[in-house]
Amino acid sequence: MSSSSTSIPANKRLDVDGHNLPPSPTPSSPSNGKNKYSLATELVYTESNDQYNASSVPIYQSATFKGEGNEYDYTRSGNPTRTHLERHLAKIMNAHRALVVSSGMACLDVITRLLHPGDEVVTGDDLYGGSNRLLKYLSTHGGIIVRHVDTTNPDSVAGVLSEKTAMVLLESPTNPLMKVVDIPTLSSLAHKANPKSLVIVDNTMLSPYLQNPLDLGADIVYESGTKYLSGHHDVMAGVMATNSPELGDKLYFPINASGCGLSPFDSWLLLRGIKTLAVRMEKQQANAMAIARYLESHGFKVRYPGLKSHPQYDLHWSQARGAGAVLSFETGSTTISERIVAAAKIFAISVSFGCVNSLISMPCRMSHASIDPATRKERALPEDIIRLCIGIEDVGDLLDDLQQALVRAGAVKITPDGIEALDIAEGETKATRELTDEP
Ligand SMILES: Cc1ncc(COP(=O)(O)O)c(C=O)c1O
Ligand SMILES: N[C@@H](CCSC[C@H](N)C(=O)O)C(=O)O
Repeated sequence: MSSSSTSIPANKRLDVDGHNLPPSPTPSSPSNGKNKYSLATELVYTESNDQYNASSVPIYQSATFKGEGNEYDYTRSGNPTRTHLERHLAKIMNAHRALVVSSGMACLDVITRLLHPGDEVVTGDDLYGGSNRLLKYLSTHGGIIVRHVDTTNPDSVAGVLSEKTAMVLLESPTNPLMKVVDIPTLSSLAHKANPKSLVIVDNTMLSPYLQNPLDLGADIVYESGTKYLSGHHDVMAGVMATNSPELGDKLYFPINASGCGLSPFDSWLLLRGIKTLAVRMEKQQANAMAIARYLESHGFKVRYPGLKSHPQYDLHWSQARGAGAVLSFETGSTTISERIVAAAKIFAISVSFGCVNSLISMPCRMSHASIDPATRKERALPEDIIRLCIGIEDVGDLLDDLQQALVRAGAVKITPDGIEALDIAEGETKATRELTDEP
């Protein structure tokens, strides 16, 4: 394989319509000095020292390894297939070390074991329901103080940072409101308030293909490998990475001690998924952009960082290389939202995202149902919000499916001139309107 001489400069980026995007400070391939090729190429090739030159990394389906004092003795402590995956991830996440565990939540569990009673954690007012649940458990039972603030506002974050802040946990974009947070600014604020504090970024929404938080000031990045990295919803996995050898050892300890390391077979599945990450992500986000524009053009409030109307559009593109394939939108009525979700045919009603097929969900009933209704209200998480996770299908089919669902739900109507969004009159809610639910 030879390096291409005709490659586009790393910071020359075009959106799906070929328009220039602002230059990104992060090159298209993580710049750790180890990577020779662009990221799409690096994703495909892993370094192997297999004795038979196997093209696919073998699955070392063995709990034990014979001998004494060897590199591997017991799969809970280490396994060659898992090590292979971890080395590959360190390369693509621009990290000194990567570690893989049984789920994204297992990552946060391992990371929060670095905390001590009395420590403070600062995090967002919009974050994945499962992360909120674990943090709530730690604050109730583990003596940890958790402060939820609007992380899109650095002043709000600065207002709660102190020498007691041991961790700042960020999502960008957030799940499900797609808020974007300034990772470099918040990292430096956190480190200034307490040089020992750790900035943790949950990168699940973008994957290392689109964002490298370690390059932006984070101490640890993690993500649910169940999503884009694996890409087919056939494996649960979590990956975390750091550039600090000391932190790497501290994270390894609970993985070995508790036994949450990723199994050899799941490690192999993840390795296989990563090879197609670039093509999947490119197609998924191009589809997502078309769907976001379609919804916005019909008057819906769409949350997607690929749209110029996104409140942190410039910030997003200053730290990421793409907008990903998740978007959310509001209808003004939970009844209408329920009807849209039920009427969709290609979009499967399902939690999760990042896989090859498109999904539709109502976060307040599904992925974020573990956040109690009062807290959801306090944090301004709209009950009617619909989250779309876009796959690799034909975009025309996806748009047609969405349109028929919107029409059947009474959210839009077809006129001789095209599609017309039904406006909500002052004081009226769409729920009070007569619905056209004819199939
Ligand atoms: C943003 C985010 N982080 C973490 C997780 C947890 O990942 P997993 O389901 O693999 O435990 C999820 C979804 O589950 C998520 O959406
Ligand atoms: N029942 C699960 C819900 C998983 S949500 C998965 C994913 N992160 C998403 O945002 O859709 C739970 O309670 O954890």
